[in-house]
Amino acid sequence: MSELANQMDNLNLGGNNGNGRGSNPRSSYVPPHMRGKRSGPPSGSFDGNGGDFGGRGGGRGGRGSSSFFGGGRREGFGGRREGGDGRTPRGVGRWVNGKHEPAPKNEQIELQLFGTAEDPSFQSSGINFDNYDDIPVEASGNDVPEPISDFTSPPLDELLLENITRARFTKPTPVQKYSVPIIAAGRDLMACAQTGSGKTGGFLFPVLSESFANGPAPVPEQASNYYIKKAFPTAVVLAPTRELATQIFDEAKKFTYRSWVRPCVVYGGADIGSQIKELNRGCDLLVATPGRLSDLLERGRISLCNIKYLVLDEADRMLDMGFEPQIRHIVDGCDMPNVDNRQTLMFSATFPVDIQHLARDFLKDYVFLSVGRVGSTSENITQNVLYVEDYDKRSALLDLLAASDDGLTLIFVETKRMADALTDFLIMQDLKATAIHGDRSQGERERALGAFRSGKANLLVATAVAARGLDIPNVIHVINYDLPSDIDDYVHRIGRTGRAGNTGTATAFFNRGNKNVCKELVEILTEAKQEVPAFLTQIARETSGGGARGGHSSRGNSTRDYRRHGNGSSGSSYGASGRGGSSYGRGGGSGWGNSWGNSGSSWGNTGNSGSSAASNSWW
Ligand SMILES: Nc1ncnc2c1ncn2[C@@H]1O[C@H](COP(=O)(O)OP(=O)(O)OP(=O)(O)O)[C@@H](O)[C@H]1O
Repeated sequence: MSELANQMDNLNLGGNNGNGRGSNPRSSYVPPHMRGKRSGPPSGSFDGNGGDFGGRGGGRGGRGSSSFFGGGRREGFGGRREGGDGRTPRGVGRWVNGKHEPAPKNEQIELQLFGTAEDPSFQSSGINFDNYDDIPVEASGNDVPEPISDFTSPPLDELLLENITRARFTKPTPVQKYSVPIIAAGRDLMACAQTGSGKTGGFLFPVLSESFANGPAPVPEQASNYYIKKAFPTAVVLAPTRELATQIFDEAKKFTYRSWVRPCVVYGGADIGSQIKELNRGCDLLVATPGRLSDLLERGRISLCNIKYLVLDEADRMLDMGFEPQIRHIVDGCDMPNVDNRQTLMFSATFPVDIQHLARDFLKDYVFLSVGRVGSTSENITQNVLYVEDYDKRSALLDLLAASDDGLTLIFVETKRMADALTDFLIMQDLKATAIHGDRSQGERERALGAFRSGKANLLVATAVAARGLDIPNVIHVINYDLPSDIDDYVHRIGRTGRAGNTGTATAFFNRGNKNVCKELVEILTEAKQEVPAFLTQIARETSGGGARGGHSSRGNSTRDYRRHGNGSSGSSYGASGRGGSSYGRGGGSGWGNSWGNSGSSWGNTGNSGSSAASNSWW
């Protein structure tokens, strides 16, 4: 990065370049990577609208239902037990006479699911993985169970442990250390942990471990009388985007290997008929986007009456204005067991206080877990903020790309139109770019992501649709070409790099049009021990009360379990018994210091005050 920093220092990207507007990048600007090269048209191998690279789902992005998940294989369930041809499908175990019968090992499937240690398309933990041990963890609530320190059996199921080893995970991340015993103890959980720190395993491991040990819930009597086949999952994971749902499903396939648990995924924009076919072959763990799940519930293809575990991944996003009505319909308006008869688990890297407040409706006596300061960014990510006027952004981007190391770069813009326009521009510059946003078809989105994962296109221009949860190995640089208007979105976006202990770089183009996030950006940079440019401090000083989350101008409001630090009305007796409210990790009880600000002082608005992600339409 120092080389990059030097090169950036030599650029004149600021607003102090005279009128600057006279420069037309297309006609006069020669990007550094083209200087000294022949000029001419782009290679022509990409389409002008984001390109279609390679086959569907390159690398780990490969999708679709794998053949080894065909057929049902349990006893006692009306009509769909042993595989249709009488044989148990490869890699799929059974639950027989109250016992788990894992399937025989299969090398081919193992290679497909777990790859090899040398394969770069499988994320491996990085040099800073051990630093996670130093991150302070706070768990608050009644009688919080002790964390585990290693992956062992017990408490984890033996088969799950084997799959964890196959995935080359040698020790749990902090969120996993805590979530395993908390969920095993039957508790609800709201877990906040930094991006890329293993939250998916944080819910999959305990849910699967318990499921492997306890077997399926019996399907209700009337199920076999239904005119149509219905799936009766025991766990449902809700995620905000198709890509994230698919990714969670891929992870679930790894960790359910050889077990009786059959994962399925349903999301909008894809053929519902083939999803129904998959559901009919058995579905124990369902990963879904809310819209498609509602549709399938209405069609009577899924019953939630057997749900033991409800997981909301990116929970703050799932409960903001865009998704809350759908989530309420799924949770309260269908046949899901009520809050006392299921476990509800929420995970995210950010958890604004107003959304925490809203989340109470879905939880009972929950443990609030925060790993690192909630909403903070990982110190594995080097963050740079450059002052760039809008009209200079294209030139600045090309210079930045020319100075970047090899690897994948994710470029965030605010609108779908901008995503297409910028991708087109990059392709015209002979760069290998593609785009992902909500106006592209499902096939185009999958192909774009596949091309990016495989490196066929090393630049992905994205709207916020790619901001959350996506885990793509070798993303070395995230560029906020347009800064988001909500600082939490910034946290999620830059979290696409620097994952699992790897390092990464994030660069943001800032100008006075972004002054609403200035103060919070300064806080984020300071917390993560990053350099704060003087212009940012100056503008933050000029800007008063510039928070994006209506009324909450300081991140101090959205950083901790509001039950302990706010004056909300739930008022449970936390800390009264057991270890409620203890602090763990570095510095023991003092790990959090006194820097929490005026937590939760202004309640009342349980709605979504100012979230910019109010609907999906701008994705
Ligand atoms: N215990 C572990 N050891 C090594 N690698 C791990 C471990 N747990 C998870 N990982 C890897 O870390 C990466 C990030 O994990 P994951 O996607 O679950 O993060 P996350 O916290 O959900 O991130 P985000 O907030 O962006 O959704 C993944 O590639 C995953 O395979």
